[in-house]
Amino acid sequence: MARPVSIEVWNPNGKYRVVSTKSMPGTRWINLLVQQDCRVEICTEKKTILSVEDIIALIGNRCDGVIGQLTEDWGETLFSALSKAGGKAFSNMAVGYNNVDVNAATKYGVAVGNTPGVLTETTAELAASLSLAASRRIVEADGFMRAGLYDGWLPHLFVGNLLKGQTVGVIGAGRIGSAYARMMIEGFKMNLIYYDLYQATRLEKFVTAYGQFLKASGEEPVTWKRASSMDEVLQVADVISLHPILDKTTYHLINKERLSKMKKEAILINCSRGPVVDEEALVEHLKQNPMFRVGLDVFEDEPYMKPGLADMKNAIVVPHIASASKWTREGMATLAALNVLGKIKGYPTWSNPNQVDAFLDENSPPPSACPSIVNAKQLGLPVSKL
Ligand SMILES: NC(=O)C1=CN([C@@H]2O[C@H](COP(=O)(O)OP(=O)(O)OC[C@H]3O[C@@H](n4cnc5c(N)ncnc54)[C@H](O)[C@@H]3O)[C@@H](O)[C@H]2O)C=CC1
Ligand SMILES: O=C(O)C(=O)CO
Repeated sequence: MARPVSIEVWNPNGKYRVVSTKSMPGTRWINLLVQQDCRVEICTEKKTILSVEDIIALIGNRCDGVIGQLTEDWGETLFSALSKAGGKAFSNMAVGYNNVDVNAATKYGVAVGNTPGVLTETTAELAASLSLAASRRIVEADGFMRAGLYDGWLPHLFVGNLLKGQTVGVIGAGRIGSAYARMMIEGFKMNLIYYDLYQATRLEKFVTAYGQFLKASGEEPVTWKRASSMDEVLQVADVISLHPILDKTTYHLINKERLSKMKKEAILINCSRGPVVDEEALVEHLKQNPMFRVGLDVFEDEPYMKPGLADMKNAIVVPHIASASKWTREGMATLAALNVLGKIKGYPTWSNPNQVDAFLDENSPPPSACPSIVNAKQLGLPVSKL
């Protein structure tokens, strides 16, 4: 028998039982569920990452839907348990869902939600922060000050790279990659080269228009190029930021061979998923190329770092905080809860999961729809006409 897992309960007499595997920021998500007759159970276990067994215990014998986290392994075992308990809905509190076996969920008739859009700008801002911190060696310089080593201005002290006029390379120019590109282009007047399976038309139009604006103001215009291969981006760009989804096509996209194609003084940023980079090869590359710098929000074996990474002065490492702004995290919780609620209530799916603002407006009730269900088509769910 599974051991009991500690929980906190809201609206004990609610008709539908919804479980959240973690406490999530804000209260709007709880209020929305409670107002719609849900009993909400929030896991209060101290351990950070729940095991499959812990989650099975939380699901119990009757459960209508679960809100889960990107650290959890949502595969055959959990979807089978959820389906047996009568559950029809699961939502990750994340846009990425590489921790979810969507085919298994579909097999058991469970809808899988995610939370796009609300974290686009916040995540892009962290990628931009890491780009700046790496180019201007901010973390190294901060450590130097705190160690009491500063004894006066020197011409060579912590000299870094100027971004203006350099080339920013984006791999995966979707929502976050495009938002990051705009920040670096508009903020620092960098030129763009990008690689994606699809054309980023809106981004291209933005760079063209911004280039024309700069030219009309007597400044050097910015330029863009859609690369025909990823290697072209690696060879040309001074700062490269990774924003693809994680799947079998992007696993170890950056490996030893590809690292060797980058400029010796390039900067690599990863705010996507750790396994997109072969982290062992990266540590070796950082050792061999002291002027190469990296900014990492995600790690191959999270929460661990590969041996040697923590010792590298040319690496900046932060603990998967790219989406960690209050507005975004509360919004993610709201979207995840509304995905689960919408499926329980039999609502249709929202027609444009890239445009979810209507669900986030605190001053008006959310639309009667599921904001984003990734297997909606496979499950034959109707699309909202709102
Ligand atoms: N570090 C963090 O806290 C966060 C990480 N993420 C990660 O960022 C990812 C992207 O999020 P969004 O921009 O919202 O998704 P998105 O779906 O809008 O963008 C992903 C882009 O990657 C492209 N892509 C897919 N396979 C590719 C390949 N083999 N080569 C090049 N491009 C490829 C797609 O065509 C798409 O344009 C998420 O899946 C998630 O894993 C997202 C939010 C926060
Ligand atoms: O939404 C995601 O995919 C995350 O990584 C959360 O920050």
